Amino acid sequence: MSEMSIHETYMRLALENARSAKGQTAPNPMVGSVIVNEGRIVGIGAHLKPGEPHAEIHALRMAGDHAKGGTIYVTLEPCSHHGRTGPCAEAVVRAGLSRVVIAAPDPNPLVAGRGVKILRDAGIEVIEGVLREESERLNEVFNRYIVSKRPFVTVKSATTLDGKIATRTSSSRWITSAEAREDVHRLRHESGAILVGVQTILHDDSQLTTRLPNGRNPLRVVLDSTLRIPEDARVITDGEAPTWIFTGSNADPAKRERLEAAGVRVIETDGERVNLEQVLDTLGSSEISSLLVEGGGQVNASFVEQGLADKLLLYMAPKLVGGKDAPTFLEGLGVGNMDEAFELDDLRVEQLGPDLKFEAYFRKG
Ligand SMILES: Nc1c(/N=C/[C@@H](O)[C@H](O)[C@H](O)COP(=O)(O)O)[nH]c(=O)[nH]c1=O
Repeated sequence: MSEMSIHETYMRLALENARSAKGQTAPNPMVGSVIVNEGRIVGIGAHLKPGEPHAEIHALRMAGDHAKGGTIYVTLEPCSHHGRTGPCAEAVVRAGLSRVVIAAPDPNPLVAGRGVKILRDAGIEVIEGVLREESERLNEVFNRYIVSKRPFVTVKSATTLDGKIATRTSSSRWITSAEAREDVHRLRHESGAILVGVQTILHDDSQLTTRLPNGRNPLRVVLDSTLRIPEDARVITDGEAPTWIFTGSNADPAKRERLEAAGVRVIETDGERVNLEQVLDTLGSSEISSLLVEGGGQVNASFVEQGLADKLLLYMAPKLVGGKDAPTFLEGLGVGNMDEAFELDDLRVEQLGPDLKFEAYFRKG
């Protein structure tokens, strides 16, 4: 077995540990670490929650004296700054490791490379870039958020094979299978916030909660420029999760007061329509690093046409409903020429029961 493939074997284990905490480290990245000494794993760790120890610290605690002279694998460059916990690079030096293998550099421009410098200045061998792609894809949310301070936006829709989200009479239950819908609930569990337009609330009285054992409910966000939302909507009355409503300058002040009295946070953005950039800035400043848009066709189109969508998740059922009046998952004005189409990269397809799950990234710029 080559030296590099041994490093990849242990880095894969570190990545599995990082991934195990998906959904609970936000707004921090997911990080995993493995310490190996004389061919034996002596310590394993994962970052589990913001403010708690980083992955390397958990692994070092488990390894104790066995760390000395060993190799530590970590999926993200050890931190060099005094965040909510002490710098990991210094802890690695103190523990007497002789080699550090890193998957991805820290995407935070303020600290990129500093951790590596501390290690190399202490005479420790540093190998970088082992399974870098996998580590950066795992932390696509953090990598975007730490630079833009806005949440990573995933537009999710469930459609028939002819792209409809409901029939012409608005019937939509169910398009996709229980397996696909469960996959969506795992996505909700991992998301900081979930966003719909008021039209979806009017049509489905959506709960927008995560129905999974030990499921975590994301913050619920509704775009409602004139506060049309029914005051008995479940997102207002069920107390299952906080609900924020973003509205426009024409919203009825009396209704706004009643909604706020019901525990809903109402945020007015500039202009009659809801300003999506201000929505993202507000969420980002509240440390929401990932936003799941389950829009409805109009809301999805707003995010896509304004270039604010990062990722598309499309669940397609092997069904056809037809009908020129049946709503699609991307309404709005649409582009005029095919060469203006919104291009997607890195398309991945997988089968979930009878349905197909498409995952792709919006090309920016
Ligand atoms: N109709 C379907 C969906 N429908 C998605 C939205 O239209 C629903 O309002 C929203 O998921 C309801 O939220 P809830 O009350 O929390 O379940 N989404 C899916 O994945 N498959 C479908 O077949």
